[in-house]
Amino acid sequence: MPHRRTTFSKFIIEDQRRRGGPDTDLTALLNDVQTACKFIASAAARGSLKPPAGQPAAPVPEPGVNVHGETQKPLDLIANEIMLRTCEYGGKLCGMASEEMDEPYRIPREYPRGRYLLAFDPLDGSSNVDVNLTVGTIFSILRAPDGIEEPEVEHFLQPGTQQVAAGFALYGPADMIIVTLGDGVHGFTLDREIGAYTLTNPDMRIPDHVCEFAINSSNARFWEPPVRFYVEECVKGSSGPREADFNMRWIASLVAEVYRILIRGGVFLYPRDARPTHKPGRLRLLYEANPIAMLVEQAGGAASTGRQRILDIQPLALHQRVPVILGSKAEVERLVAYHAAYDRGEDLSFKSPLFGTRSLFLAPETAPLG
Ligand SMILES: O=P(O)(O)OC[C@H]1O[C@](O)(COP(=O)(O)O)[C@@H](O)[C@@H]1O
Ligand SMILES: [Mg+2]
Ligand SMILES: [Mg+2]
Repeated sequence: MPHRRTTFSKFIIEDQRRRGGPDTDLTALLNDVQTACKFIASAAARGSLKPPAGQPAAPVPEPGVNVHGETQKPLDLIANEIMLRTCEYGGKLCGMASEEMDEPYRIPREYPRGRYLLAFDPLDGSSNVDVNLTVGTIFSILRAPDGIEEPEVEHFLQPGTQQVAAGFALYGPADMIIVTLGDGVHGFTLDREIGAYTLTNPDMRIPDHVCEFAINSSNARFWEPPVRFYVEECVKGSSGPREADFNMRWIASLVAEVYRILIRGGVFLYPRDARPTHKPGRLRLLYEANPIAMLVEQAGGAASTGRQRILDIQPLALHQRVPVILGSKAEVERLVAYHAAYDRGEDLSFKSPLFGTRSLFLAPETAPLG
């Protein structure tokens, strides 16, 4: 019965009603975000926007280098533009912040101001655009401090625990939105025939059973010892201390990795490493780590830097980077315990069968990072 299907809009209202009544501003804002995601899904479906041989290129924004020093792709800029244009006029926002903009975006004077702030990564995993793999959009909604007229950087510097809602869209074989308003995680799939996201994955829970880990192992030589040790354990499989075989995955698209973890369990790591550029981590706190951490925790998982719960971090800068370890709770806790042991300088090889036959922590080649 198609008309009995629950649309994103209906779900958002009912979800809030269960908890004391809908906030019409938040509902309208989330509806604008889902509209933007449909536009981006449509743009992403055109691939890397390269024209067929012999045909002129469609006009696209001129890519440059963003505040992180990364080369922007046309679709990064198109997705950014779509988010701005779709969410700026509804009167629910006080300002926006994006991976692709150095400073907070001010709502044009002709539009009314609202009481929310929106931080987003318009296109996550954008290195995958050229090779036609899953990419997405990540968003985080915060309350604007009372009485502010224009958004300043400091207004966005709120710990992830303050998020009102968070989610991501996936542009892949199926286009989806995964969202939390602080009471569970729910997945919606875009039905192109009716042009609506409909509820397909209510109450998503990260399975405890873990047989997959995701990390960019080309960085292995830069990892800290606890991460190196964890991965070594996994790779040893059923003949190692874990007594189980693991698969390794790396899509280079956070949204796709997190969706897999929501469905199948496992752990994702983009840890701190020895490179000066990666010591604070690779992923950005406000519009990548925080919204994803909120989703993961709401789905029964955990998200940590290895040393601190991500949602507890007090942000210091708009584009701050953090180490990210997230997924099935027991696995994240194991990694946190390894970091703690390493920081205490402990040689756990004698205390725990998990630590194998030699001390990784005290080996000369694994001295603490400076
Ligand atoms: O290039 P690497 O080291 O594989 O990093 C991949 C990671 O970088 C990201 O692509 C960063 O996101 P952006 O594409 O938004 O910059 C994540 O999605 C992904 O987890
Ligand atoms: Mg990203
Ligand atoms: Mg991006």
